[in-house]
Amino acid sequence: MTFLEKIIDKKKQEVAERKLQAAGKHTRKNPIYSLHQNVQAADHISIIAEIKRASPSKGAIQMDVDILKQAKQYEQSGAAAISVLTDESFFHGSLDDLKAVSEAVSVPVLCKDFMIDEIQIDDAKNAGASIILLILAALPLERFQRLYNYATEQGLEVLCEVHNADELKDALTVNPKIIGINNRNLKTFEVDLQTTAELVQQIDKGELTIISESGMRTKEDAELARDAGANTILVGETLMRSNHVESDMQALQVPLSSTKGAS
Ligand SMILES: O=P(O)(O)OC[C@@H](O)[C@@H](O)c1c[nH]c2ccccc12
Repeated sequence: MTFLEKIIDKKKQEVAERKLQAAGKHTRKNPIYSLHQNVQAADHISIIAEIKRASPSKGAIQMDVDILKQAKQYEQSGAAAISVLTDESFFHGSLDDLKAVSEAVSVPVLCKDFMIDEIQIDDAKNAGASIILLILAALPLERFQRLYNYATEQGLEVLCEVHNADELKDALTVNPKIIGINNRNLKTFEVDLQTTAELVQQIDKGELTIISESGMRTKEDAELARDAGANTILVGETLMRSNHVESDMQALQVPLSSTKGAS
């Protein structure tokens, strides 16, 4: 069994248990913000900065992080959105984390979880998310399309995450505004930054938000993503381990025109 299969098995159990409880109360306090608009307005690579205490591939990253302090630093350093891992069993996150972060910042928050059912989308929205993640590797096509439409009808943006050409083809069936190319294979955890370059070629970019996800460490990595055709990067571990979030984020926000220094 791959890790992804293990995670999805567990998620199915969690969702079944969740469905025995009452629907969530509408306690959301913050408005919905648009990542897509932030990305389109920027003249540099946009960053989705992630709150991630731990992961199955890396183990503990920063278990005792002050998430509000971290989120505010991300916002002050120009994050186009903040991603919050909400999976408890494998990533030590929670919807309470997402709610706390959403109420503390004025940028869109991405609910980073393994979504398989509408009830998770309701809960994410209720907790303050502006964006949800749908992972093509984790969903049959028809379910992906249904969840995409459901989330969009709720006014949320959807990050459609792909890792290979077949998943990309499936993602494009919904005409998504936001595509994430995960450089990490969720079945083997191998990271290859070239994944972005290989897949971007197959997208008619237009006004899309194209995110290169995972394994971003340096300015050179951000430049590689930009030169491949991405306009956004999603960065977790590097920022969680950083002692100077602000300068690290500044370095990663490379100008979008590859003719550096021009104009
Ligand atoms: O910590 P990194 O290598 O910067 O990666 C961040 C992000 O891309 C990664 O957390 C991620 C991408 N897609 C996911 C799906 C589920 C859980 C986690 C992820």
